[in-house]
Amino acid sequence: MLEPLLAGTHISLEKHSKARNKGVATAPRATGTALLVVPALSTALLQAAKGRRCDNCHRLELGNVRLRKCTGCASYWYCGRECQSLQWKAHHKRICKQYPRYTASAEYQGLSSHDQVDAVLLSHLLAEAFPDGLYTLAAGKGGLLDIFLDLLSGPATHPSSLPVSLGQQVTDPTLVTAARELYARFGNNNFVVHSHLDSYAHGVFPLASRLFNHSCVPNAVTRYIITPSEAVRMEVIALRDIAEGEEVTIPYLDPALPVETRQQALRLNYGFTCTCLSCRVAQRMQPTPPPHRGSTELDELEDQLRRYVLDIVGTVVGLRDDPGLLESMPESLAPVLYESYLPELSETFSKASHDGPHAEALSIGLTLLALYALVYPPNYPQIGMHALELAKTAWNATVTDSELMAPSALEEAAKAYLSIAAHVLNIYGGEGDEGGPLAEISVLRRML
Ligand SMILES: C[S@@+](CC[C@H](N)C(=O)[O-])C[C@H]1O[C@@H](n2cnc3c(N)ncnc32)[C@H](O)[C@@H]1O
Repeated sequence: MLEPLLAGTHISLEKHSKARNKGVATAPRATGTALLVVPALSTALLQAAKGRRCDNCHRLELGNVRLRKCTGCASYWYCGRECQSLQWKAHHKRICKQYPRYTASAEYQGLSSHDQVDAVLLSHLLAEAFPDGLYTLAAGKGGLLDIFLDLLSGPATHPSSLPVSLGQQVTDPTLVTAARELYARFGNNNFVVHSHLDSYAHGVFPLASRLFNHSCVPNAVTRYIITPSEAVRMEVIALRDIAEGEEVTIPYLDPALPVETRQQALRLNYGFTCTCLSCRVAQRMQPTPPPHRGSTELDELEDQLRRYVLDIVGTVVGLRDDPGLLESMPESLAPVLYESYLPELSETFSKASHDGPHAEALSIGLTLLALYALVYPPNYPQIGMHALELAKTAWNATVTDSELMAPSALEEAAKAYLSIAAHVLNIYGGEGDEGGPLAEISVLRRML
């Protein structure tokens, strides 16, 4: 079933001791390579994106792109006739009438916002999978529905938690069974779709779900490509060189979350205990709370962290090219892995970079960069996004806060952060809408 879809991908499906199967590279793959490119089988926009993006191809209403509302339900928006017609045939003609009533129902309103999007996604999928309302899989989807139904089901989905679906009135018992089978695979297989790393939809990508297991130190990540009148495309990008025979892994959640949060979410939503390097190190360290902000002890700890992870020469900062940093980190640094430390650092940086003082933003931001470079694998996009924020903060300081340090030193710092951002984000490449971080880097480069 999978072979034709894997042709030309350099990925094969192998046995895995705990996870049934794994996707393995059949040839060496270089950093930044797209290891898999697959269109979405089905998607549903988050509520915040409804009316702002085309429901079919996800383009934003911007410039020449104007969205038109479906006159039937007044709840789906399209950037043109082609998208409207494609989605009408795919599922909307079986959903349009019931949608307003369904989304106003107590049943739907009682769901969390995450489950509401999944309920609509299930409706799309069900309408596509069983177009006649009969329990016979639709043909012509390249076997993707079969692959979806062949996925492992998640532990969290209780059969009674099936959200009533609108495609067909789901009363036919065989169809209810089918809906349950589809829905049981949602929680641990579906993806959150993003543009510039900002979530805007949920999506079903069966082949990627079938192939890739989780690691908190993954060697690949997903990005999403929006093309007018086409289904959004997922690309799985190598974060580093991957050897022949090596398993390709992606993160199912943010690897910077505290280890206990990750472990619990992976157990509850995906049904496995993560034993990756990052989890093993964090569990071995048993982090205690760090000293309070403002104390000499915290200053010393943060200084040690920055010196351990970064190359700092004057105001010029670089990332150390050493993938073993996490594994061999000294025990004295353990408090930086404490659960509240990163969120507190990130919040303080955000506040200071917006409201000042810039000196505090630059100092905290540098510590946060060191922490990101420790807990994320090399070239992880969030490292680049944060380096870009730091470059903008240093640039703003040259304009608004010339007392802080010599403008030339601030410019030098901004250039160094920008070069980290460019390096990391060029590996990730552009995703989603036009503009975004790569465009911001070009603008800032011209100004510096
Ligand atoms: C998206 S699927 C991945 C593909 C799956 N291995 C298969 O053979 O179909 C997600 C499921 O794979 C398993 N899995 C993924 N990553 C794992 C890991 N690091 N350790 C153990 N099981 C894992 C869990 O059962 C999880 O619910």
